[in-house]
Amino acid sequence: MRLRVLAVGTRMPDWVTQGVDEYLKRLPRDFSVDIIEITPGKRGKNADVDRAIQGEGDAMLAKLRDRERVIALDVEGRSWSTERLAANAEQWRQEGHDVACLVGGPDGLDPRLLARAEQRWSLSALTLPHPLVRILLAEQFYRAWTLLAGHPYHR
Ligand SMILES: C[S@@+](CC[C@H](N)C(=O)[O-])C[C@H]1O[C@@H](n2cnc3c(N)ncnc32)[C@H](O)[C@@H]1O
Repeated sequence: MRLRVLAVGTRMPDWVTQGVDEYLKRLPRDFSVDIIEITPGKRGKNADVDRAIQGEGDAMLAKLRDRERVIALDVEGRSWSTERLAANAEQWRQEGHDVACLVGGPDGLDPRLLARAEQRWSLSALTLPHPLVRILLAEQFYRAWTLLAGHPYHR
């Protein structure tokens, strides 16, 4: 199984990169998570936000692989417990599925990607900044792995 996080945003501040790496470096090769950065569309005084979202959507669609399961990170999605995430990950692993989790930019995900996603996953009812979403995902994937591995980190 290959897990990928496709996330809008480049040149993250050090605290974000360090926070993400802190958890991802602990994962074994057969449960590794790759972060794929998507260049944000242009925003500004005269820039069209819809066009920016569409450009980000085009870039994400181009990166998706055939047969990859698509999970959209969406505040309005379903909330998963860590146990649910671990069970999902175990099922993906057993079925040999690769998985892409999609994180939108400042204006959210392109509706085409929300439509393409098999599931929408909410991390909380709070709207979170996208850099924090990366760190939370990294920690929760690590926590899910520790749960499956019977490691004391999850207790
Ligand atoms: C700053 S938020 C975008 C807010 C935007 N108004 C929207 O409607 O999506 C950036 C991205 O972070 C992710 N995100 C933010 N809060 C989330 C939450 N509570 N659960 C899951 N994903 C979240 C989503 O992928 C979102 O597209």
